[in-house]
Amino acid sequence: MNDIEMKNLSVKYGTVCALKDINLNIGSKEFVGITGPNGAGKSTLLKVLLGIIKPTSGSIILKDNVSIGYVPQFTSFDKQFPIKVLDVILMGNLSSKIKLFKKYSKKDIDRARNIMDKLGIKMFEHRQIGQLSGGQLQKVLIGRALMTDPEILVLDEPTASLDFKAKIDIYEMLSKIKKEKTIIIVTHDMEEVVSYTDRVVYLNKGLAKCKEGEHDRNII
Ligand SMILES: Nc1ncnc2c1ncn2[C@@H]1O[C@H](COP(=O)(O)OP(=O)(O)OP(=O)(O)O)[C@@H](O)[C@H]1O
Repeated sequence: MNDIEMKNLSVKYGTVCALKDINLNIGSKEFVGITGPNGAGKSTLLKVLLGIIKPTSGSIILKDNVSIGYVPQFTSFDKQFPIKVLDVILMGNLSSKIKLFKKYSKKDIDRARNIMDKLGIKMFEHRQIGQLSGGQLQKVLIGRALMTDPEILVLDEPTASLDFKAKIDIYEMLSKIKKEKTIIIVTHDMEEVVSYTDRVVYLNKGLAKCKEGEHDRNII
């Protein structure tokens, strides 16, 4: 079975039809880019995937026992928060029953270090996140999402506001991760998404209405 199967999936916010009749299957270890203009429904699609909102109609089925790691936009992360890189990565381990003042286990710390090593950010282990560049912080957030070893990695515009070199660095990193995981990336980087992913899903907007009297509709 595919990792994700969406069938005739629609989402409405009141009278706004954000997604209409989306049919999309994503296979295991596929690297899929989701792109489209502002307001096309990309964030809505991510929210459905993450289980934050339910489809108004249609269905989304995830393969049994697959888990999803989510990487938010680094620009939405408070860089002034006084926390070190290693601690941010450890925070991704939701399976740990963290009690107040309880230390992380050696196993967790080893795993975090191993991830940092793989992502090329081990040298920043003790650095405060406020002292990282945007690209470095993005890698830390990817590391945090990998802590639970999810089958699927979902990234929301991971390269927004990064320069060309940092952007390519992230795509090269994702190409390596793709050997082990399914990756879904929402992005406006048309050129890179075509070069690096297996498939690009283009969400369009405003071509028709869900129903007479309603607003936008997306095509895929
Ligand atoms: N909570 C909400 N209530 C009402 N309408 C919403 C809500 N969230 C999103 N929308 C509308 O749904 C449509 C799709 O929005 P969405 O944020 O999914 O698009 P997007 O492709 O992610 O846009 P962007 O590229 O600007 O982030 C838009 O018309 C938006 O105004």
